[in-house]
Amino acid sequence: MQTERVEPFAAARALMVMIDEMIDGAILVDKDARIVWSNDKHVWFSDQRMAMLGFRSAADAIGQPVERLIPHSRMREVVESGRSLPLDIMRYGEHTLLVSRLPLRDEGGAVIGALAFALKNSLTYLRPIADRFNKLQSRLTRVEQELAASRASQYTVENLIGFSPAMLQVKRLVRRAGQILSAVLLLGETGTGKELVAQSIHASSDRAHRPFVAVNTAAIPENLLEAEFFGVAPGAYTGAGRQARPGKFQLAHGGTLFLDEIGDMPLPLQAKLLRALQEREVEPLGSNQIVKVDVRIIAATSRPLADMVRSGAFRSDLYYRLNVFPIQLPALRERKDDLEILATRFSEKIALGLDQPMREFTPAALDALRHHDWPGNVRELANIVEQVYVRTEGDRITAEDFADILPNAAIPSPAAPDRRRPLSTAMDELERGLILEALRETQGNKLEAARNLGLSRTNLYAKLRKHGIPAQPDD
Ligand SMILES: Nc1ncnc2c1ncn2[C@@H]1O[C@H](COP(=O)(O)OP(=O)(O)OP(=O)(O)O)[C@@H](O)[C@H]1O
Repeated sequence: MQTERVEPFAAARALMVMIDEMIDGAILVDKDARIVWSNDKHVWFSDQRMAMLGFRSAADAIGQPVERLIPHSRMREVVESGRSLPLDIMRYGEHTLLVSRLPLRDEGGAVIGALAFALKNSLTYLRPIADRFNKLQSRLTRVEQELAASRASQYTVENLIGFSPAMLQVKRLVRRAGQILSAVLLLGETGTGKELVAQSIHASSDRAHRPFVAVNTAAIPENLLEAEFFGVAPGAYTGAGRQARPGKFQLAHGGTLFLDEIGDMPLPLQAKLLRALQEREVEPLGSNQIVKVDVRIIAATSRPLADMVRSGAFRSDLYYRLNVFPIQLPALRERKDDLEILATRFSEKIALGLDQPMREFTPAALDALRHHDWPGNVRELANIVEQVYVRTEGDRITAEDFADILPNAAIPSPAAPDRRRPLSTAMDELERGLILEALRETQGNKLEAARNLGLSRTNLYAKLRKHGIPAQPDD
């Protein structure tokens, strides 16, 4: 039996034996990718694997499917396609091998098997290639690790600044949410720290070392949302590319998916999201294959979601699915006790970033901050402190420093500064104030705010960035 199968390979085998001296590994397979011959150096079969299979020498491997000995072998690919793989670098255990694979054909041109040679990087002339490969391989590993780390969340509950009763309650709920796997719904005005809280929940959960992936529904054009969430199959549409593109669900597999501005999600996509959450599977665009996903969901909105359910703008079934563990984040004006510590921490951080000495706040400056309404909440405060550093000088931050920056804050009158300022500054202040007002009126709904201000959504986002209103990565 065995002789019959081996017979057509007599010439090839004789050749292999001859060049055996020159090479480190050689193997011959038949058209079913079964081993016909192998030299005894077995660089690609580890001794461990041989022992596991009960083989004492390469001769014992004859007749075995090649993958039994070399799990990653590509010989089957060669016999099935009839195409050679003349130059391939592979890793087998601790060895890096340069492998050449060629199909063997009979006189009629039919593939009858394949042979492969392996050169170990002990050969000096191969060292440059192998070294380069090893370098690229380790760079790839490092980039992969960095990518995983960048997807991990950056903040923990310790980064949540504030000791007001409302903030202490939020911290308690964050710790509790970290111990369970249920969906969490974060409610609160813009800039109250919803993303920070989402990251803290992830960081205190047992998924902390898995990815934290955030997706901002409001910042993605409607026609791209589905692809962004569920991914795209190769060639799904013109220009989709030949490679599959994973969606945020796949990227967050094993970790947490943060769905920001969930209230801005169009109704048809709400239905698809609900299905993904219920079935724990997604169907990439243009594919008919289902991908299983394991993600923990944290959703957030600055819109009155319960009212939207009543008016039919948000699906009630999705709302109940997301609203398992709601956390309401207090507006900054409702926790003014925290203003001082927040402002001081931002001052420290900004000074460090600008490489300047840290400036403390005078009591009057703190008073001015307390008089402001903070429609942009903590984000607005951080931005205001930064503006003071950039626009004013002095050892301490005084109430007057806010004159041009916080137009509505009550600046004590005796110290009222010279209000003359360039038109461009006054216009900027006016624009900023109008945007913040529109955001408050629409409870943070940027689409609606843009409409009320007569701006396109993209234009509003550009202005938000300019004024430092929402400074999220997705924006
Ligand atoms: N309690 C807090 N302690 C420290 N920093 C905070 C706190 N709350 C918010 N911040 C900071 O304020 C900024 C805005 O926070 P975040 O992006 O989490 O708000 P958000 O509620 O998600 O806003 P939006 O609704 O506009 O998306 C961030 O820089 C964040 O680090």
